[in-house]
Amino acid sequence: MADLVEKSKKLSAYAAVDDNLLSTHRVIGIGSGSTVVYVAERVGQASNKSDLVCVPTGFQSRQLIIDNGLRLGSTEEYPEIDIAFDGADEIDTNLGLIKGGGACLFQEKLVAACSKQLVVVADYRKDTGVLGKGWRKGVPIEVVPAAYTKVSLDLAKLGGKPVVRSGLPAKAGPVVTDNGNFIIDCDFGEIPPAQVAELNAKIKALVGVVETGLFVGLASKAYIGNADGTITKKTV
Ligand SMILES: O=C(CO)[C@H](O)[C@H](O)COP(=O)(O)O
Repeated sequence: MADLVEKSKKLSAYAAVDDNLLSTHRVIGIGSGSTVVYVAERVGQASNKSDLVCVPTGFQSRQLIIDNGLRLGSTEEYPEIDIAFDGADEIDTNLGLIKGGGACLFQEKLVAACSKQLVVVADYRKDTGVLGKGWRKGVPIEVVPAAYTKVSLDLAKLGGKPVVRSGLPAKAGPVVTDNGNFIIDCDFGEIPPAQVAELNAKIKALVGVVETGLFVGLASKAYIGNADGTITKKTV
């Protein structure tokens, strides 16, 4: 099973890069997570890799870029990115996403918002069609530390079940993001695709929220690696 999942991740990542990385592209966004490891590997094998600048979505992503001999850039230098590749925790029928399982959602959304296109890479477990159906840990929400109790109350009023993400067993106390903030995972049950944008807007409006892990209208393509070795390609 674990081997099958790993093969599916590699399959989706390699196919996504092979189909979408064009010789005209210069600035590439590289996301976070275990599937993106294969994206960075494949981009690192490109014949024109020395022409490329790669913009990371966090510490892990930065290391992937360096380890694959690629040139690092930042959104500060490159606010216009040709194409970004990133993983997802769950994908719905509109290519709405839950992201932030790795606590990198703010920089992931920043890079996605800077990119002309966002291509999602994922194994078959993520493609459930409805957010909150397979990913039962809740929507990751990055909050300013001083605001976590206030935002937790606000989220409960919106019908969610908020839990501050713990750093245990590696760290006592909350997970601290690459931006020095906390993550609240908030379970809203299944979120129908047509209601994701509205819920995202309500959470985003709460004072203390930096960003939500609901990605709406950002992904244009998804490559799903299937257990039988095939790839499902989705576009919106
Ligand atoms: O959003 C993310 C990190 O914040 C990741 O992209 C998401 O968790 C998917 O990771 P993986 O490819 O390991 O399943």
